[in-house]
Amino acid sequence: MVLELKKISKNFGGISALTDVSFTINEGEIFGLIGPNGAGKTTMFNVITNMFPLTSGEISFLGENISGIKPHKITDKGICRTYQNIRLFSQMTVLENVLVGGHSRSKSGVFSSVFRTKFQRKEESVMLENAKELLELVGLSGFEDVVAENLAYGQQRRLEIARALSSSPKLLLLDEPAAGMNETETDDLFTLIKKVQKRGITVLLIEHDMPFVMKLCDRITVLNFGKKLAEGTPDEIQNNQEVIEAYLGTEEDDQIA
Ligand SMILES: Nc1ncnc2c1ncn2[C@@H]1O[C@H](COP(=O)(O)OP(=O)(O)OP(=O)(O)O)[C@@H](O)[C@H]1O
Repeated sequence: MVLELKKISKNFGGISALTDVSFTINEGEIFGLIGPNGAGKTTMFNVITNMFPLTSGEISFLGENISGIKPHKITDKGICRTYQNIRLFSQMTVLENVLVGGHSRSKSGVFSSVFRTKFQRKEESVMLENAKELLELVGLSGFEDVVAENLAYGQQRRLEIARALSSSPKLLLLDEPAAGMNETETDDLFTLIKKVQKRGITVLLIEHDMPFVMKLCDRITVLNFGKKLAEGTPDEIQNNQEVIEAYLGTEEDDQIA
């Protein structure tokens, strides 16, 4: 088991964004978190990464209770995420964006940084190789020196994934990775996420594009008004009456069946 969420609740003042939500994610799964707008999906990402403290509950990652530990320590342990809105360093090059992500894994201390020891030079060259390999994985080889803001939208989204992967996560959280993508970009994203899974990285994603979610995910949890409504395989979810009802009357691209 990679991630275990036990009775997670999160209140914002009087608003219960999450109430007693429990689910587990197995190693190597692509796991979908879906639900109508305001259901609590992004809040779940924010509590997993401890950007917001839990109100109650417990989060275990690879058997260790990580509830309450600092966000950067959670990254060090192997959980990385992307955001609903693109958060790249828009003025930096593609390669620099990936290298910045990898630096959180750097072991060089102040001494070796100042004197550029052999160890640090070796570490830099490994990071450079790693960054280039990740750019190849996401289909951005040859774009290393392009300034990030000059990339097409779908490429920027894939660069974000490369950056998240640069700190070698065991669990990757993707917040609406297909948002705003055209059909070709969505197809490329599907292939990329499958490749990430093949590398042994577990994926938890929030997504509104239902055909995409149903094709991609091994299992899915549905949230509605901060509570877990259902959990199962894409087939089970698409045929669940409560889920169908929760989605009726939402935006067209959000329709489940
Ligand atoms: N920082 C915050 N302060 C106060 N309320 C918040 C905060 N973040 C989220 N909420 C509230 O928590 C509830 C769940 O929001 P959340 O963004 O997690 O939903 P979501 O499922 O990700 O929605 P969407 O699909 O629209 O992104 C909403 O009622 C929202 O207004």
